[in-house]
Amino acid sequence: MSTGRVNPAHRLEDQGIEGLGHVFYNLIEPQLVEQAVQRGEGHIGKGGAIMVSTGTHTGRSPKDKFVVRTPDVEDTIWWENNKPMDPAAFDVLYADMLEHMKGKDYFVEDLFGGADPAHRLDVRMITELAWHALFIRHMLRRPEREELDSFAPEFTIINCPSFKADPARHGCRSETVIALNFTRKLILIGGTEYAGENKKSVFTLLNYILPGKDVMAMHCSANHAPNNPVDTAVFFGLSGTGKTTLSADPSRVLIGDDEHGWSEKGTFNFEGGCYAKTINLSPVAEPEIFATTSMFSTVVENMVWDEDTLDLDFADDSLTPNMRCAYPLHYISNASETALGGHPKNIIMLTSDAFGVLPPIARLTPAQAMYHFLSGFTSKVAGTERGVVHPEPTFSTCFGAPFMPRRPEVYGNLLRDKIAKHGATCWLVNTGWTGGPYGEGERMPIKETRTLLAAALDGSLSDVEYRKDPNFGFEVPMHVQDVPDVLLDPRRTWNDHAAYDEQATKLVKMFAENFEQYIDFVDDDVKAIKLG
Ligand SMILES: Nc1ncnc2c1ncn2[C@@H]1O[C@H](COP(=O)(O)OP(=O)(O)O)[C@@H](O)[C@H]1O
Ligand SMILES: C=C(OP(=O)(O)O)C(=O)O
Ligand SMILES: [Mn+2]
Repeated sequence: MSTGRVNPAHRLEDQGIEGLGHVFYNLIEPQLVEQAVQRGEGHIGKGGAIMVSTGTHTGRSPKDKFVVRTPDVEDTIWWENNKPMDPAAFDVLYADMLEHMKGKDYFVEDLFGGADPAHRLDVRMITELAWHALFIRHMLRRPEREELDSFAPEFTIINCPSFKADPARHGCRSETVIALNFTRKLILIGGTEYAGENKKSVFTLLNYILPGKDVMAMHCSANHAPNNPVDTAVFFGLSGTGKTTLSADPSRVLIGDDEHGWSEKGTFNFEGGCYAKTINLSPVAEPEIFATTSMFSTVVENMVWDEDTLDLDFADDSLTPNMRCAYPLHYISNASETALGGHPKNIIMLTSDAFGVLPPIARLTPAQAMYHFLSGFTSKVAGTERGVVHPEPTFSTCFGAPFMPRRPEVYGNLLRDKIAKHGATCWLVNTGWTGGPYGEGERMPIKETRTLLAAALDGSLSDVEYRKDPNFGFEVPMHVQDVPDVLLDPRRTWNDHAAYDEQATKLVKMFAENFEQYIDFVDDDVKAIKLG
C-alpha cells in the first residue's frame, strides 16, 4: 500500500525496493508532524515544533562512514581520508537492509540538493522515521508539487536506524554504518538516528560531483548585503565555528547556513533549511534562530523541556551538547528567496581556536588564504562527533575533512582560481578563545565577532592601520570602532604574556608540521610562507 504523490514511473518498486509496509510519498510538513506524533517518535512542542530525541547517537559517526571502492571512483577518491568499503560487502549490506525493511512503513521525500537548477541533484530520501522525512524536507529544497509527477531520482538515500550492521558481513566497523556508493548512486545509513547524517551525506555527494563540473563545493554559510547579491560573503568553518550563528545577521540577507557551491555564475545554497545548535541559545544574541524553536514543524532534536510548561531548557545538555533545531530558511525573516548569491566579495575563514592564540580577525593574502584553507585549523566542539567531550584542536582540511571525498588540492585549486578571478578579500576570524586557552580564557563574545565582521564586510577595514602578526605573518587591525583595542591583540588579553608566547610557538609548530603534507603541490607563494 502507498499514499501520496509520486512519479508513477519511479515508485520504490521500480528501483527494486519491494515488500514494505505502507509507503508515504512526499507528505508535507503537517502530515509528517502528525505521523511522527502518532508513531510515538516525538512530542509537539511550543508553537507546533516537534521535539525528538535520538538515543545513543547524538552526533555524527565519522568512523562508521565508508565510500564503496568501485573502479569508477578508484582514482578520484582521497582514500587517506575516506574509508573504503568493498563493493561485494556493500551489495550484501543492501540486500540485508532491504530484507530488514520488509513489512515496515517508510517515508519517501523527493527533493533537490542545490538551488541552482544547472547544478542541482535530484535526491530521493527513504526514511524509517517520519521525523527524518520532515528533517530532510526542511533541509533540502522542495520541488513544486507538479514537478513531483516527473521527478526522477538520481541518487537515493535509505536511512533505517533500526537496522544494525554486522561488521563481519558488511565490511564495516560497528552496528552503525553510512555507506556511499557513487556507482550505484545509493547511500545506506543504518544504526543511527542522528539527523545530521542525512544532510551531511548529501553534502558529501555534492562535494564529489560538483568539482567535476568546475564548481567549488564549500562547507560554509553565506549571506549578502540587502538588495545587493553582488556583495556576497561566505563563512567557511568546521562544525561549531559559527557558520550558522554569524550568517543569521539581521542586517544582511541569509543565503544559507552550511553548504554552498560557487559556480561561474556565483554562489548557491545546496540546501533550503538550517540546522542550528541550540545549546545556550540566547534570545538576545541570536533572536532570529531562537524564534524558530517555537515555530510550526521545526525539528527540535535532543533538547530537554519542562513537562508542565513545555519550555525548552537551553542550558540542559544532559542528552548532548550537540542539541539542535532544523527549520526551513524562510523561518529566518531576512532569508533569500532564491538562495542564490553573487561571487563572494569577502571570504571569511572561521576558526574556533581553543588555544586562545589567534586574533579575532586577520586579513589574509591569497597565499595565506590558501595556507589556512588547506590547514583548516580549528577545534572540534563537544558532541558533534562521537567521543568528543571538550574542544579538541584539529586540522580539518577545507574546514570540512569528514565531508571531502576528493583530495584537498582539488578544492584548494578551485578556490585559489576563483579568488584570483573575482578578487575576493579573505579574512581569518577566531570565534574560539580569548584571554587564555579553553578552561582559562573565555569564548570570544559573539557581539564583538559580529562588530568585526560588519566592519570587514562594509569596507571600513580596508584602510585602517594594521600590524603584522609576528607568529603567522597576517595583518591584524589595530583599532576597530566599538571593539576594545586589547581584544584585537590576543597576547595582551592573556595575564601571562610568556605563557601566550609559549602557546603561540607550539601552535606555529603544529601548523608547520601539519602543512608538510601539502607542501609539494601548492604554488610557490604558498610554499614561501614562513611562520614564527
Ligand atoms: N564569537 C562567537 N561567534 C560565533 N559563535 C559563537 C561565538 N561565541 C559563542 N558562540 C556559539 O558557538 C556556536 C557556534 O555554532 P554554529 O553557529 O552552529 O556553528 P556551525 O554552524 O559552524 O556549526 C553557537 O552555539 C554560538 O552560540
Ligand atoms: C550538522 C553538522 O554540521 P554543522 O555543525 O557544521 O552545522 C555536523 O557536523 O554534524
Ligand atoms: Mn551550522
